[in-house]
Amino acid sequence: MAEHVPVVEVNDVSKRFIIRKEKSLKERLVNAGRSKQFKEDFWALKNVSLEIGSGQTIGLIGPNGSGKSTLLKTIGGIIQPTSGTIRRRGRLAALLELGAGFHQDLTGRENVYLNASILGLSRKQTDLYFDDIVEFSGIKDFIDTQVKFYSSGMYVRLAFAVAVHVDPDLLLVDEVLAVGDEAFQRKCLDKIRSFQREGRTIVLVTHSLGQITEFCDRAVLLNKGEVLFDGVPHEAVRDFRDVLEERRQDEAEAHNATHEEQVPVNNGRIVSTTVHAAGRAEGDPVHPGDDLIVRVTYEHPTGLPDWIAAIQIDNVQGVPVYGTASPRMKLDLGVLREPTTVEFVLHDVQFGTGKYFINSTLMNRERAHVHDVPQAVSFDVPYYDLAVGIVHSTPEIRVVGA
Ligand SMILES: Nc1ncnc2c1ncn2[C@@H]1O[C@H](COP(=O)(O)OP(=O)(O)OP(=O)(O)O)[C@@H](O)[C@H]1O
Repeated sequence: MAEHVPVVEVNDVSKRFIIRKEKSLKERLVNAGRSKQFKEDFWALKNVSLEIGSGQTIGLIGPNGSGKSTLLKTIGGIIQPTSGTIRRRGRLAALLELGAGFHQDLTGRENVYLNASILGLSRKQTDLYFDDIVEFSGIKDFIDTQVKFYSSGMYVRLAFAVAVHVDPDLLLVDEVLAVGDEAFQRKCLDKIRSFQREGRTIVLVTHSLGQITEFCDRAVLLNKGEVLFDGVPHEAVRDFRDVLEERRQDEAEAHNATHEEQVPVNNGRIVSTTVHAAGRAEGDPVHPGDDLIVRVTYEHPTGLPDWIAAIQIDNVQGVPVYGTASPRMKLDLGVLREPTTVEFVLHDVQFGTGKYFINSTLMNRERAHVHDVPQAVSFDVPYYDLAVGIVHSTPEIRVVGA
């Protein structure tokens, strides 16, 4: 396999969109008679340069609106860059926007032929692949139905089936795969694996960081239209988490700024939440096997009887991975008045690589939330090679017979 023949060359590409915004009533009155809208330039890509070698699988990651789909579409030739150049070699198959490439009034069968011909296949070649395409899509019963009656999952099934059967050198896949059900997603990822073995080049946009570390041999992190990192996937994922964390802090600050005065003064509150591993400082990484100590301080101006202290740990995608509360540990906290600190000690924690957030909650005896601090504090579990997932365990492995 020739590793270093560039299949795609992106040279200093920038893309400007013109955004039209409705003017406020005041602006419309001041500029009476002129257009109701004003225009603003928006740079979705800024001076992006990339070279993608033959046989590589590249993941594009970044926050919402960072330019991933725009970059994929420029590589696919669907949109033209405002400046810079794109060079591409070989046959391209692209799964970009849902429905792109399909004609609503045509049936699935007609669309397969139309799509394949757009991708460069003759009718005879398509005849050869047709049964495999339908088989792969799993929507045989609907192949003679107009695609406007398809569900989004059916759409993607057929589109992906066509894309992978037209013998592409370069496959571009936007997040559309997420629309398919789990079984189909697995099938697509298996297909992507076999494409990798065949030395085809794949560019993938996904929000699944697991897919990035599992499938890609390189990842490009975009932020505000710029390449922030280009290299080893797990390092890109780590930097991406930092970007998300910065955003989260900015949003939390903005939220606090607008909501501060709305917190009822007569209520109890969570004064602070901290986290650290036993024997390590706050902010140090937490390793599998550590004891995790979460300390939360609460207070109530007038006295809250039989109160409940609760914490929940979420992963970076916001999925809860652990939660507990004082009654579970048979702790009767009495009346809350003076600042009181509760320590949750989670022994021998086994979290997988990544960032985790602790949500802190103060409840009354009826379990009504008195004060919630979402994402009060976070901790990081370092990268472990060849280990993915939320739970990190110290596994045993042995040969049980040859
Ligand atoms: N046709 C368009 N006209 C105007 N603005 C656009 C257009 N297409 C994209 N944008 C803007 O460009 C920016 C980048 O969009 P893009 O879809 O590439 O982001 P993304 O990283 O794929 O985001 P997401 O993770 O949400 O899918 C966004 O702010 C988007 O609003």
